[in-house]
Amino acid sequence: MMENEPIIEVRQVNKSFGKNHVLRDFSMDVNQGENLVILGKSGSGKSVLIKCIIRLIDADSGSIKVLGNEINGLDQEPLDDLRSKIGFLFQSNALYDSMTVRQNLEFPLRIHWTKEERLKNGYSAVMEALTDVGLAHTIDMMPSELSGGMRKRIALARALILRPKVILYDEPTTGLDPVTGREISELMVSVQKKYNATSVIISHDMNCIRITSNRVIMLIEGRNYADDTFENLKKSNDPKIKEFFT
Ligand SMILES: Nc1ncnc2c1ncn2[C@@H]1O[C@H](COP(=O)(O)OP(=O)(O)OP(=O)(O)O)[C@@H](O)[C@H]1O
Repeated sequence: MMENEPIIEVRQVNKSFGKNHVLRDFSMDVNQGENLVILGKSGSGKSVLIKCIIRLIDADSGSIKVLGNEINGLDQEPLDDLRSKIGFLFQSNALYDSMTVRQNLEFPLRIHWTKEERLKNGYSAVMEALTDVGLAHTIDMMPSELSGGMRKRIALARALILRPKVILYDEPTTGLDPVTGREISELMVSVQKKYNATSVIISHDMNCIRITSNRVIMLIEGRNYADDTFENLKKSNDPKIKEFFT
């Protein structure tokens, strides 16, 4: 990867489902160390975009480079290797209810580490990730014993365990009360600082966006409609932008 090259480079991406043309020549750059928020209405294609970035779905055309790799056409092995450098925090959390917190956090290690590595460093990796989210004491608990906000933090710890260079957040504060949402947003900022990670955050929670974003891209009608700081977008007179801030 070249120095100063964007961590994620999306160029002219199109994606349709039948007649539903979701992404239209969508382009964006995500730079090292920034928290970029993608803001758009429900159904505008934010999740589709994130899924294209990790190739959970294939774009119809265009180019997507992640950490210097063109992901379209990448074989399974290099794709798996690339995915191990990306942490995901999806809306559903998807903690395994029948596993303890520790087993949930060990799950990515089972896929990406050897048995020897796990035996040697697994416990300290789990403890450090749990400490990062302030929940070291829950290590032997079951997800059902935790509140929604705690489960979200455990899911974040699991996303952090492989020390990802990139973290993708899909509506990280949805379903949380405002105070807990704020705590999660602040945690996202401290994680960014500690690991110098690069994040892409899908959100329509204005508090979360204000707290976490270094930059906001507005996804409107499938395009990168506006790209600016939260404060500047808030001052915009463009009706399509304004409606998000009123
Ligand atoms: N696998 C799929 N098959 C068919 N259509 C899909 C598929 N995934 C997404 N879509 C369609 O693509 C459009 C964008 O969906 P997407 O989930 O990206 O929206 P979003 O911006 O993330 O919305 P929300 O904020 O509600 O999560 C929607 O019209 C959706 O119905």
